[in-house]
Amino acid sequence: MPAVSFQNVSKTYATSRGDLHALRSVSFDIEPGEFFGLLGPNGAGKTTLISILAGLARATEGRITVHGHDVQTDYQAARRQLGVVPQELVFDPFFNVREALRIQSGYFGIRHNDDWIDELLSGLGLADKATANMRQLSGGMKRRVLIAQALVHKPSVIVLDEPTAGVDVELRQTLWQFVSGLNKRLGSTVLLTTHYLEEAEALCSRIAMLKLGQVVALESTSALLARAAANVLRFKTDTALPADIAAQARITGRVVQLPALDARAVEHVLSRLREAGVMPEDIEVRKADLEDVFLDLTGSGASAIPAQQALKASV
Ligand SMILES: Nc1ncnc2c1ncn2[C@@H]1O[C@H](COP(=O)(O)OP(=O)(O)OP(=O)(O)O)[C@@H](O)[C@H]1O
Repeated sequence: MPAVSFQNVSKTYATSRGDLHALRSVSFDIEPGEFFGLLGPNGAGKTTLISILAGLARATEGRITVHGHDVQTDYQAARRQLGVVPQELVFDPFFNVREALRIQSGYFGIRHNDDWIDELLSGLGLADKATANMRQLSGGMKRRVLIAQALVHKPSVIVLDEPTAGVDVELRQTLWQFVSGLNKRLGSTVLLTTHYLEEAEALCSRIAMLKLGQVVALESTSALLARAAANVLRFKTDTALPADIAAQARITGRVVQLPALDARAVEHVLSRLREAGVMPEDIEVRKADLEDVFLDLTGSGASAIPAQQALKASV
């Protein structure tokens, strides 16, 4: 039985400008013990999908189950299996850290949870903050407490929605070490959404990519990476590119990036540039990464092309 099963999930918002289809028949399963990445550009529908999974919003159509429990009709059982780390900092200012975690355990009917609470506190770098009042904690420390709260009932499925957005490097490392440990040691299933594609590449064994509410890729991370051209040629220039080169390029300001299978492809591009009188600077060849695949599949790099350069390039 899958840990999480999304079955033809659609969500339509009625807006003043008509219906907005935030999710269109999204279907995929996450198997127990997987470290799964859900990626997509802004507005793709990731948060909507996770809100429905967590019981915070209702699907217009379709259903989601967690270890076989429907998140709508069997909410309590589904919720018991889920640990959802929210994006926003919401906390109760009246308690200290340990109290907050004990109260959260109580919500799930768990008593005598201090051994696990101690493990969470030390694993998340909060051991010396156990008696600190929530009000006194810095933003980064509050975020750690939120993560601990989400895990206090030892959920079998951990859901992390942009957990490292605006978070310092130290917390990112602590969080990944701890969550990877739970994934390996306890076999916890992890569903992660992130904008940091290098994190997804390093952590996730399988990835779904959403674009405008639809699944555009669902593959192992290694299969996704294999889709990319082996290498990327990167250089800077102020000169307009010939149209055939511009058509394949990802252009951000002065920086041009082009897929290049091998050394011959690199030579071909450089000779085309020479013929066209383009002077490339700071030339480098790097291995393609998940970001290249992501931009190819979601097309979210197109807006980065300055109008003037794109216009010149098409002449
Ligand atoms: N309550 C709402 N009412 C109307 N439209 C909404 C509502 N919530 C989300 N949307 C729209 O649904 C679409 C999907 O939004 P969602 O927040 O799920 O995307 P996302 O992939 O999480 O984006 P981001 O990476 O920016 O968080 C967007 O077009 C968004 O504007």
